[in-house]
Amino acid sequence: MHSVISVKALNKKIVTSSEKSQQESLIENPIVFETDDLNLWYSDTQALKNIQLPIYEKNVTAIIGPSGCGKSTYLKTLNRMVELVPGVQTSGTIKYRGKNILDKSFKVEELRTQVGMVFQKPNPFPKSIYDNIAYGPKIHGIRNKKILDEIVEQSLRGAYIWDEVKDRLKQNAYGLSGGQQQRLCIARCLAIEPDVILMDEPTSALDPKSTLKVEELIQELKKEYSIVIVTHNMQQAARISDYTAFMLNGELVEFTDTNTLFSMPKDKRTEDYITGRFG
Ligand SMILES: Nc1ncnc2c1ncn2[C@@H]1O[C@H](COP(=O)(O)OP(=O)(O)OP(=O)(O)O)[C@@H](O)[C@H]1O
Repeated sequence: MHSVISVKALNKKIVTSSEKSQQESLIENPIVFETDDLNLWYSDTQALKNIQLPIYEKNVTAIIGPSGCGKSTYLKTLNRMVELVPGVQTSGTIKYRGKNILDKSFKVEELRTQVGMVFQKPNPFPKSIYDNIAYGPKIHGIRNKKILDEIVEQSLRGAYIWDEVKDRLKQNAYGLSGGQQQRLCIARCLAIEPDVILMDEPTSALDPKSTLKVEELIQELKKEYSIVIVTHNMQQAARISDYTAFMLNGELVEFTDTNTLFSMPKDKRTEDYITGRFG
């Protein structure tokens, strides 16, 4: 369900967000992902149509739009996870740091070490809190206990959950609350030192308090990482993102800085959506 919010309410949110940080981050950051003329089909269903979209470094880019418009599909093309679905076909290019990730020669393993993902429902492994974080680094060949200890602590600190779990690292991650599990999953993502973090509705399963914590965390993380977040929640997009892309029926209708998109949308369809006239 989309919340119906007035432009006035949205404007209020935007004005209260930090204009300073908006200005700082919106100036000429390098492009991390550049998507050009991207089309994607699930067998006969075309889910993405001629998508052209830059993702800027150390910014938060929100993808919004009604259910089924292709938000998650777009996100999953950025780490090529979408290929796990049988019958998927793509055309066009997605350049990551200048290299086309859709090229057959591009190593998907390399991409996955640079691009981490956080899902809608927290999905910790059925392991201890420690092992959840150490898992990725171990796969990448780190065996030294002292180094692993450091990575675990730094990652948990980075996701603002260290103080809550430092005395129970050997306990099963399933014993954490939903909000803690989601921050643990973010910490797990940080442990592989990614360049980009993709988030697919990361707060939709969380209560308001945990949502706030994750939103604050995202604001901190963007100092080090480039973040792309799919969200159904327009207030959230307005609060935490620097850029917003509005999608509809597989098309990118509008992409601009978040302030402009919510206060002066160019396209009538964007205006109708953000004012709650449809979706
Ligand atoms: N695995 C799949 N197989 C076939 N079609 C799919 C698959 N996943 C998504 N689709 C279709 O692709 C289109 C885009 O779906 P997608 O999940 O990307 O939308 P979304 O905007 O993320 O939706 P929601 O907000 O409901 O999560 C929809 O028509 C959907 O039915």
